Amino acid sequence: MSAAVGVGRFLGGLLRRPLALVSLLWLLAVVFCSLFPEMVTGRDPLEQDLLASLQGPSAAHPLGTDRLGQDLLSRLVHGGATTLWGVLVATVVSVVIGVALGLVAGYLGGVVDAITVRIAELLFAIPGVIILLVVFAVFPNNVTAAMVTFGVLLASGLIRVVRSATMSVRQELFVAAAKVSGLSDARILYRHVLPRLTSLVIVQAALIAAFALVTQTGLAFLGFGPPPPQPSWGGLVEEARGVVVQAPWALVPPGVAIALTVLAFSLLGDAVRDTATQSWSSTKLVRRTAKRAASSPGHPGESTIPEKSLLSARHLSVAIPLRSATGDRTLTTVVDDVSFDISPGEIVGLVGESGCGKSVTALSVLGLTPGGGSITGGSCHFAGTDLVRASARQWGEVRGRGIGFVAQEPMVSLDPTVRAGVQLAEAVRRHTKVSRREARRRVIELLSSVRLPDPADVARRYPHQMSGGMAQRVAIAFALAGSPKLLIADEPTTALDVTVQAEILALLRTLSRERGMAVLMVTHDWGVVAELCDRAIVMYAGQIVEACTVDSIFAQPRHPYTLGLLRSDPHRVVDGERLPTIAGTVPAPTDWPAGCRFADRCDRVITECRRAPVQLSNAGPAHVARCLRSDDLRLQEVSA
Ligand SMILES: Nc1ncnc2c1ncn2[C@@H]1O[C@H](COP(=O)(O)OP(=O)(O)OP(=O)(O)O)[C@@H](O)[C@H]1O
Repeated sequence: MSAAVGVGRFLGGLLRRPLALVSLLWLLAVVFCSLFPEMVTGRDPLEQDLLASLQGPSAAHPLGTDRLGQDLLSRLVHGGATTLWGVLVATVVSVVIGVALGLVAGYLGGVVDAITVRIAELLFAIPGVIILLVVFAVFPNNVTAAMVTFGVLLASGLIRVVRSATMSVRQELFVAAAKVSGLSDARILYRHVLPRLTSLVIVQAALIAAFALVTQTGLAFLGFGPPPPQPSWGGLVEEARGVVVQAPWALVPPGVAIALTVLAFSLLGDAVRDTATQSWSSTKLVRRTAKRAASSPGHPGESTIPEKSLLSARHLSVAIPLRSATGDRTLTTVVDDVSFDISPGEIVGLVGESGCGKSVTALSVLGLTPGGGSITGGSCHFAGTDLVRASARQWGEVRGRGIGFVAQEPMVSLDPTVRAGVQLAEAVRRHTKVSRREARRRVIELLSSVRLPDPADVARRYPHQMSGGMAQRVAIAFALAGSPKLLIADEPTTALDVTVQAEILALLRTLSRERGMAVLMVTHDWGVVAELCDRAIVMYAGQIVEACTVDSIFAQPRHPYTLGLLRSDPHRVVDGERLPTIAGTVPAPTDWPAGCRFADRCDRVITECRRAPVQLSNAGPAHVARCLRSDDLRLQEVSA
């Protein structure tokens, strides 16, 4: 029903454009006349009357006659069928190949993408007209064979356009959310990616149709069409060319029909594009760079997985191709030797400034390493499954049912074109294989569980019809659809106002308690850590620099970076006092120093710190820190 409403609204917008309306009417008229020529004229297109040769328009022959006295109107409308058939064949072949290959290449990337791009380049490089002449030599006058070939050749442009658009849609958070919720790639492509490309494909199809019409009539003009005296628009132009001196009028009917039809295709394509752009921008979608969630530190050097651990990362390293100073893309480590555990029901906060590697760690745990990166070392086990080596089937089990994901920006983690209820029902059915009716009941239950007062009303809404807090609750409900044991939340409250933030935090705490669900909370807000978490992990420049219970981190931080972060916490600001800040910025992964990565910003730095990498060491019970001088901080007051 949502799709029908969306299509209805789109068509309404399209038909309000006069040029689109006229173009559509013209094309419908052409199709109608071609399908039912007898309803336009009762004359046989092959009936000759040599006494009425080369006549102008008259009551008997509204568009005049040709050299053999055949009725031009009748030949025009009968010829339309052959011409439009050729256009249809070329367009359908082109769209099917272009959309299928473009979607798969853009979505899967890697080798599939590389091969598809080469195929598209090859098709583009082949000289179309020569190939068509070869086809006509092999299949004389076979318009269908020629236009199938032409459609294949034309697909190269569409492959590239669809591929680029798919790549961009693939980056959207709702696709990541759908993946994490356990939907298969095929389902995501069909349900969430393809609908976003519909208007683009229609525009391209209209252009392909216009091009195919010009080519097809051109070939018929050259004699590569239906054999005379069978009518076709190109053939009619050729016949008129032979008598242009005696009867110039004969050129007008087929010429005008071809010109207006090509124009109508182009104008309609433009109108579809404009209408789509307008309705898209009216939803006020905000595209933001994906942000994500992640991990907690374990004990240094520990390589066995504690029995009670739900998620256990060991020496996890992640690399992304990044541009170096020379401008080349080099696979660069952005998360370096990260180890941590999360127990069932535990809430762990992952803290650090922007660019420290929190989101990359989290997304990598989910098998969604961003930026074309990959896990380059270590392991990550979730409830006994090795996620680094997991098969597609194992991922299907883990995502959604094992681990749920809530992104920072609720509006972009939900598909803007699908009603909340439909998205949720889809996720429920993916996990529980219940009937549609039962799924609808579960949707209402889920929406109630995230404390939405009128679940039925929310289920009917599109994301842009919701407030930020409401959308985030729906996104949480979406993540809960498979009753996950672990919820990874990437700064889920940052985009919300303070009151709503507090409500969402309270909700997450309640859900964790009610369901015994562990939560990995990526945040840079110490308030969130204090409010929600049992344990905190601090990351800096791709490494864990400190990890301990929340009580310890606030009472006795043992890394200068943690201390600096705590002192610069805006919650601690006292009226009239300047908030301390940590001088400098986080070094980029391409500039990590060999020794302590925090050394350049640290006010306790000693020569030793810069000599060699600093290891994590025990700093107390269940407390680790990566600092040579962590003992000096033992008695350091945060407020000092
Ligand atoms: N899609 C991407 N393409 C290229 N590099 C990326 C991509 N995503 C992250 N990175 C790089 O990886 C490093 C870690 O980024 P990450 O997003 O994990 O940091 P973060 O601590 O989560 O910061 P934020 O809080 O801003 O999300 C950064 O240096 C960043 O430039």
